[in-house]
Amino acid sequence: MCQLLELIALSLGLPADRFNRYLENHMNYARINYFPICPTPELVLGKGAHKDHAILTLLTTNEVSGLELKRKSDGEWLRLRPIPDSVVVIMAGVLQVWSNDEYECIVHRVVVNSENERFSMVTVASPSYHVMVKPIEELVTEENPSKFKEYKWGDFFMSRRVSNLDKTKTAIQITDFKLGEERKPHV
Ligand SMILES: O=C(O)CCC(=O)C(=O)O
Ligand SMILES: [Fe+2]
Repeated sequence: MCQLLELIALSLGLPADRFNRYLENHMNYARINYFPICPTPELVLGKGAHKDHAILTLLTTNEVSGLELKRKSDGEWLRLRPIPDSVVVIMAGVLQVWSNDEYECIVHRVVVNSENERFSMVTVASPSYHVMVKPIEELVTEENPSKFKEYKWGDFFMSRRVSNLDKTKTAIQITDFKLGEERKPHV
């Protein structure tokens, strides 16, 4: 996780350790999702459309497909083919804000199927609780002004914890901190 963050910092033209200051006593957590076999997969979703909100999500599965990514240009859902022994890396909301929209977190969902059960293990890196999340100063210029208001990660996290993912229309999301934009319904 730390090495990935170093590479991402370098890709933005920042020193490799630029994000370290936001990670003191920070929290990584893991979650295991179980998607049972479903006799009517066309009627249900394993996990509805959403964006991840922390820094990075690392995802491994039992190599049963199901993860779909929403292509921004036309809104089409694209199914990710599982690659054995690989890890899927999802850039999440905090990275979108830190990079001032250079990176964008992708809308994704999980579909189920009638043949195979599916497991996924998700490891999430979050900033330290007290961190105020805002675009990295070096990436903000007169030509590229800050696109987000700052927010405290801990408050954001707690607010999402108490909302149910199935009711994300009301849950807080990073676009709520986008400057010059009205609050839009989720995704
Ligand atoms: O199971 C998957 O492939 C993705 C799960 C997911 O998006 C999540 O837990 O946030
Ligand atoms: Fe996700």
